[in-house]
Amino acid sequence: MTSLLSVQSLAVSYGPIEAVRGIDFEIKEGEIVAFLGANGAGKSSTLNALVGLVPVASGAVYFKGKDITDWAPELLAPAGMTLSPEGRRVFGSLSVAENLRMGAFAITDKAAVKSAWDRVYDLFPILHERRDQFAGTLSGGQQQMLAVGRALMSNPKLLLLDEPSLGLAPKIIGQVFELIERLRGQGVTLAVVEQNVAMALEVADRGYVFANGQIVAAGSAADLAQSDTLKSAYLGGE
Ligand SMILES: Nc1ncnc2c1ncn2[C@@H]1O[C@H](COP(=O)(O)OP(=O)(O)OP(=O)(O)O)[C@@H](O)[C@H]1O
Repeated sequence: MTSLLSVQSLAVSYGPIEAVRGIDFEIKEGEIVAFLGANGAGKSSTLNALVGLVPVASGAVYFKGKDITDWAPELLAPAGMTLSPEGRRVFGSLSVAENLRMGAFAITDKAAVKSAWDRVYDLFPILHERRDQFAGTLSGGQQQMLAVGRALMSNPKLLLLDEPSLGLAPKIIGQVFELIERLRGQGVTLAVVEQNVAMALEVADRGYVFANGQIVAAGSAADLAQSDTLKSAYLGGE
């Protein structure tokens, strides 16, 4: 498998706070990769830096072999990488269809937008039913579907999901993980930040464990499930 994303010595800072301290990792085409670790370990900062939502302090990011360090989100989506951010962040006073349309902002061809809508509505029939409704009136689970659907509208090669199961009922969480597998079946490569470690490791091929802005363990999902480093990362021990 070839490397779709390659990250070298990535660092992210917020003023004096070093949120990510020089990490290296790669994501190969067709993989599902889990980013694990306690709150504040630097996982969201990493994803946000990859898509240009926070600045890269130092290091380099290569996507499909091209140096995309510091590219703006509006360039990265058409290039094939999108993020479904933590906390859903849908536009409550826009309709479901309008929210989705924003994810395809770079697509001007009407037929291409229509087929992107169709694909998302096929994955999430409830969004089709509610397409004219304000997004703010959707349930938490439906807003999560909408956030993922919006990220899919640009037809990404690499989809980054930040805590897709956060705040969802257990039954819905299972659907999120089924969706992740289904997307992989459609040729999407996925990186997933997840607090639900057991389920993340069930669906992922590999994982990286973050602690204090560094990657403290990496390996196959099966190996990480047995890892003491993973356990101590959640206890804040690393
Ligand atoms: N916008 C910001 N301004 C200042 N500090 C920030 C900001 N965002 C994150 N941080 C800090 O950077 C560090 C890493 O946070 P980050 O959100 O990347 O971790 P995380 O592993 O994704 O955790 P979480 O699951 O809580 O999002 C933390 O110390 C956090 O407080």
